[in-house]
Amino acid sequence: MSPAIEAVGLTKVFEASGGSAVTAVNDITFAVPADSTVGLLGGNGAGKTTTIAMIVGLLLPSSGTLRVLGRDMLHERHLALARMNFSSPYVDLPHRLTVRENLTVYGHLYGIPRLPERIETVAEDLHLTDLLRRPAGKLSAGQKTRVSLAKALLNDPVLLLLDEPTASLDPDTGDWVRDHLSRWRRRTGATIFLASHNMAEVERLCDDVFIMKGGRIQDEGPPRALIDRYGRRTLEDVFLEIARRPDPLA
Ligand SMILES: Nc1ncnc2c1ncn2[C@@H]1O[C@H](COP(=O)(O)OP(=O)(O)OP(=O)(O)O)[C@@H](O)[C@H]1O
Repeated sequence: MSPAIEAVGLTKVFEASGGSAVTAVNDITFAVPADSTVGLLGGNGAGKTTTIAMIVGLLLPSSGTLRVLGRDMLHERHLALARMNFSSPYVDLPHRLTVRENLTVYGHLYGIPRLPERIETVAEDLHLTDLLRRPAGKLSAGQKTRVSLAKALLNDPVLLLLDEPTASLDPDTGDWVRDHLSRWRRRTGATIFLASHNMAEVERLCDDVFIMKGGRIQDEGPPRALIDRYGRRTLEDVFLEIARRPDPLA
């Protein structure tokens, strides 16, 4: 089975006015196997969101190649996009539309058959039925996160990208969402690629992690193997060691 995501030499440079430039992602090469959950860790500004934005086609790489679900993202992006989806607390849903209207708009974009029934099912799965008639702008941060997840699951994606999937959720709801995602992934055989600052979440959900710093991948491996290799107790300890040591790649 070919990997769900293959990046070779992937780089993103943001050019700023006045000639200065920020290299947000610096020549990274990685593969995310199909039918797995892989985590992207890194401190603020490490390049996680930029990496995900390139994978979902929101940003064009400055250089390097990117294949997603076997498709070259420069030339065949539309073929991959139909089979993937994305959830992020940083992308706001139209405020005045109700939750149902929002899901309907996105459902039409994906050409989902029998859309009203599909919306009911996804809303039930994510315990959102009571919120369907509410304007999206009037929801709490945690409720918006669950609606964004519902939007991301509408088309039953083969590849699901998540940026901070449980950032604004209370511990109980966060735990429930992690469980839901785990069960969904096992049932469908989909691939999840997620960026998170929640180390316990990553340890629990991910088969493999990439740790980024300064736009580069500093280390990678299954959480348990990383913890053992660094002689630490938790993934958080590993993360802190990498975050605080001088950057060997700089
Ligand atoms: N549109 C942009 N223009 C210029 N610089 C940008 C832009 N977007 C991101 N950057 C810069 O690129 C670098 C990586 O940012 P990115 O948002 O990918 O980091 P991140 O790992 O997701 O961080 P966080 O955990 O804080 O969300 C940062 O230095 C950021 O300031």
